[in-house]
Amino acid sequence: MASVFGKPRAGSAAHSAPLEVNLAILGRRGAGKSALTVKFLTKRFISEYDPNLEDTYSSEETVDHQAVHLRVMDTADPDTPRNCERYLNWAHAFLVVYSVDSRQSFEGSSSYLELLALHAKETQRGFPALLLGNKLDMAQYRQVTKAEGAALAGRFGCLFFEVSACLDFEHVQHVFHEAVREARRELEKSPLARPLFISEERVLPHQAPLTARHGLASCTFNTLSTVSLKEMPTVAQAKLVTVKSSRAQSKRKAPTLTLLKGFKIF
Ligand SMILES: Nc1nc2c(ncn2[C@@H]2O[C@H](COP(=O)(O)OP(=O)(O)OP(=O)(O)O)[C@@H](O)[C@H]2O)c(=O)[nH]1
Repeated sequence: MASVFGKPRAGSAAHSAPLEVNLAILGRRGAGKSALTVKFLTKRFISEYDPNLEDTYSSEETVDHQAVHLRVMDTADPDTPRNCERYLNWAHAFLVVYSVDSRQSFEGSSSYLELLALHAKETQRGFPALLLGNKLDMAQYRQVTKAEGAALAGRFGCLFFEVSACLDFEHVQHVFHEAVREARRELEKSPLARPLFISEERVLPHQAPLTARHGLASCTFNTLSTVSLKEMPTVAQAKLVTVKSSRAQSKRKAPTLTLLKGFKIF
């Protein structure tokens, strides 16, 4: 591993800038993108929230002894990939989520992997993606076998995990950290490869929408060299609100619980 991403030398870690990694969570509605994101950020399973919320959260992580400033975009495409360049041009790596109890969501994840493969081809860059079969706790209602998930991941050359947002935190954390490792490997290959900008949605006259060319419903696609760029908005770090659970309220010195805005406690 190159020194820039390797284990920090003694005494250097405290002063070196953290690695910046942007991670986008993609998938059909209801696959569990938000639940996984919130599990990772808060160690909690949250069952309800506004499905139209799309937010980017940031978290300071340590991965393989290296400080990482991780930004997680919990996307909210209505049904199919839409206005994709907001994440295609932003993320260093992608988590593509389906639910093991939904064949429809599995088919949706395939569309996202195709989209990423096309984007990689068009930009001639690698875009690490991890395929996640979520809701493993619902395995008795499986509509997608583990072998099918592994086969789809194999077809696109990505890592594959089955997880559950309501089971152990460590497994969910491991998956997010694997995504960081994949992004780091890609950044090592070409440190300047990822743009720091988000593009505005715009279909260029000389470039047909990706969807029109490849059958994806409504995702327009531009490469960095052709879009009008605007600086990436500051990542919202003030998404945390403090609430008190009934358990916390019942104890005299109970700690308050910090939850993400827009989410209700399970
Ligand atoms: N049993 C179980 N339910 C889950 C799990 N993950 C999410 N859910 C539930 O599945 C539903 C959808 O989860 P969300 O996290 O809202 O899914 P999403 O992909 O973010 O959906 P959109 O925001 O609509 O795109 C919610 O009712 C969650 O409580 C899981 O691992 N196990």
